[in-house]
Amino acid sequence: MMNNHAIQINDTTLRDGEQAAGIAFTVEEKIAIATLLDAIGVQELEVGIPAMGQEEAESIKTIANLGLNTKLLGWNRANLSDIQASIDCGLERVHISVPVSDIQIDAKFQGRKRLVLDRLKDAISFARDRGLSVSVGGEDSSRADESFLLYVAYSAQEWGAFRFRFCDTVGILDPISTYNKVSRLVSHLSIAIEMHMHDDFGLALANTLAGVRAGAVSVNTTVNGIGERAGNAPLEEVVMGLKHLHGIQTGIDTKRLVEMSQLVAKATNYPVPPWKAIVGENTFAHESGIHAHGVLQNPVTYEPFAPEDVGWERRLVVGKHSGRHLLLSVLQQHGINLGQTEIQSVLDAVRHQSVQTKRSLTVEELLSLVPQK
Ligand SMILES: CC(=O)SCCNC(=O)CCNC(=O)[C@H](O)C(C)(C)COP(=O)(O)OP(=O)(O)OC[C@H]1O[C@@H](n2cnc3c(N)ncnc32)[C@H](O)[C@@H]1OP(=O)(O)O
Ligand SMILES: O=C(O)CCC(=O)C(=O)O
Repeated sequence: MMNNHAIQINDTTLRDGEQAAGIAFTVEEKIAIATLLDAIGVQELEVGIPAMGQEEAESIKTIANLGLNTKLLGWNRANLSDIQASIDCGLERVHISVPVSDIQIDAKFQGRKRLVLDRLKDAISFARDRGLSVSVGGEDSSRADESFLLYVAYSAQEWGAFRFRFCDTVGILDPISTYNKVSRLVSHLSIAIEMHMHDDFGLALANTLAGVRAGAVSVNTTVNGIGERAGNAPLEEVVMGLKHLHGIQTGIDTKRLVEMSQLVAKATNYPVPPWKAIVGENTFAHESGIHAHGVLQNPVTYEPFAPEDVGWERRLVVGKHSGRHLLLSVLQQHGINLGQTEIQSVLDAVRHQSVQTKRSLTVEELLSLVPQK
């Protein structure tokens, strides 16, 4: 266990989350998502990209006028016009992103690193002169030359940024490489480091936690992990991972995480897979005989934490892999007591029906398999 220290969540469901191919929120959905994120205690929201145009800017303005407790941040390129668009939305915090890897700088700035730095300096100074708080992001930090990355981050600090975002833009790090790279930044900088991890190899959560271990104090998340390509570190996984694996409280009301997930799933039109960590509907469902037997004795046997902790309920499901103890328990709840031979024949019938229907059975279906006396 680590010592408790404050980790703040900067949720980017409304920015990187919405960048997922095929996702587009209405302004009403954005308001509902921002309002619930605020209500559950998320400390900061990246609400969008004001430079996208009038309609997007109007929706950001609307969120800025809601009077939420959470801090709001607009995402910007290192362009003065992008930052002016953020100011026009009423935002007091801006995030300014610059590419830092050779791959990205070649594609966007024709390899001119000096130009990247000049544009960043001008953008920070434009924003600071107008009283804005500035966070800086190193796009593709994970593939950047480490000395150049440190130089950019250090320069951002010197020019007045309050935070540097370490981005694993294409999700190619593992926890050990993340730890090493983030430790280096933390040891050389006095400003906060923020993690922004993508899930291309399924390691966004692991890498986020590794970054926190290395000293990062702010974390980007998206609800259900939505976002570019394979998505981002999921809010629900980061919050519960910090809480249960590292003993770090985030101040977020975990009991509303399932509600949060369901709101975003509806707005995206993409259902959450049943086996999705923390918020999938199977996360507290037990069908297998050995598991159900254990859970009936003590839920801790097969649950890492109580379902109520995230707003779920435990479900005992009768299906192909069930055993006698589970069936006896369900039947007893309906006033039916069977002997060993009878329960075995019901179990055989359950297995057969489950294979035929390719699903678990409802309680009514189970009851219909009980021999009439
Ligand atoms: C890793 C990330 O997720 S970064 C965030 C990515 N998010 C998005 O792209 C979603 C929203 N984007 C948009 O709506 C549009 O791309 C806009 C409004 C930002 C820009 O639109 P357009 O003017 O049509 O440009 P387009 O998207 O085709 O190209 C991007 C331009 O930004 C430049 N650019 C890219 N990153 C940066 C940066 N960090 N700082 C400055 N300029 C940048 C590119 O070089 C290119 O410049 P060019 O037009 O001079 O060639
Ligand atoms: O904020 C930045 O600098 C870029 C963020 C991002 O979306 C990414 O790198 O994947």
